Amino acid sequence: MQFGTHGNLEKHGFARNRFWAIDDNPPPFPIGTAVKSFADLILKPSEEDLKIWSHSFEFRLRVALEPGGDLVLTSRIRNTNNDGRPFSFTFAYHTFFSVSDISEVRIEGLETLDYLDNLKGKERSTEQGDAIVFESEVDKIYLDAPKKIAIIDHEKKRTFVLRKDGLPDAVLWNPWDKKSKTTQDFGDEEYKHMLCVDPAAVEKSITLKPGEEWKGKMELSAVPSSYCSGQLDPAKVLQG
Ligand SMILES: O=P(O)(O)OC[C@H]1O[C@@H](O)[C@H](O)[C@@H](O)[C@@H]1O
Repeated sequence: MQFGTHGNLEKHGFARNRFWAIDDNPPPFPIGTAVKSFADLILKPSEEDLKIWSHSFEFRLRVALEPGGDLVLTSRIRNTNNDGRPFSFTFAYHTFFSVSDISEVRIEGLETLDYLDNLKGKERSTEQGDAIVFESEVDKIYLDAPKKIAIIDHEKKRTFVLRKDGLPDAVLWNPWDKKSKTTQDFGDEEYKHMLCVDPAAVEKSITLKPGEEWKGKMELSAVPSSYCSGQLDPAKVLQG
């Protein structure tokens, strides 16, 4: 329950490194009637976790596949402290998109936004110019990003459409060549075929009082796109 180094815990917090359990009896969950395939997972703190982060919580994740193949991830985090203490956290869904070639990819939806640059000590700047393309390492947190972001893979003629809810920010990350070489579990050349666009809540942490629950959702579809430079109307991708 922490994005990157935006908090006092280990990088990206501990929830991603724990074994989650199947949640056989989750509290009622509003669900689209089309969704028939899903799994409910739950994470509660262990004694060891409580030594690192002294709060009691229930973190539920529903992983759902829609009939058309869309993936829907819904997280619910509840403060179960019984001593009246609130807690705060930051959050991100750390996606890894497979792309043909990073130099053939552009992102639409983040242009002109303010961002924090992790490569410049979280300095705040404003994105300039047209859609975002990649020519070097990037590690930025776009603030108050729209609910819909398109990742257009020119060569594969495929567009990933990412929809987010309850998650105001969006992280963009590609380590490029030098950082790939020093990153564990990451091949030297793998940066050419991947990109992270993470729905996130980073700038403003989320605070829950005991008994309160937060919900954050991301939906992902892959759609064919016949994008050729200048032919795609960004409005269609972003509003369709
Ligand atoms: O290698 P990790 O710990 O999964 O993190 C990878 C990257 O994740 C990104 O989300 C962060 O913005 C980067 O700063 C970080 O390097």
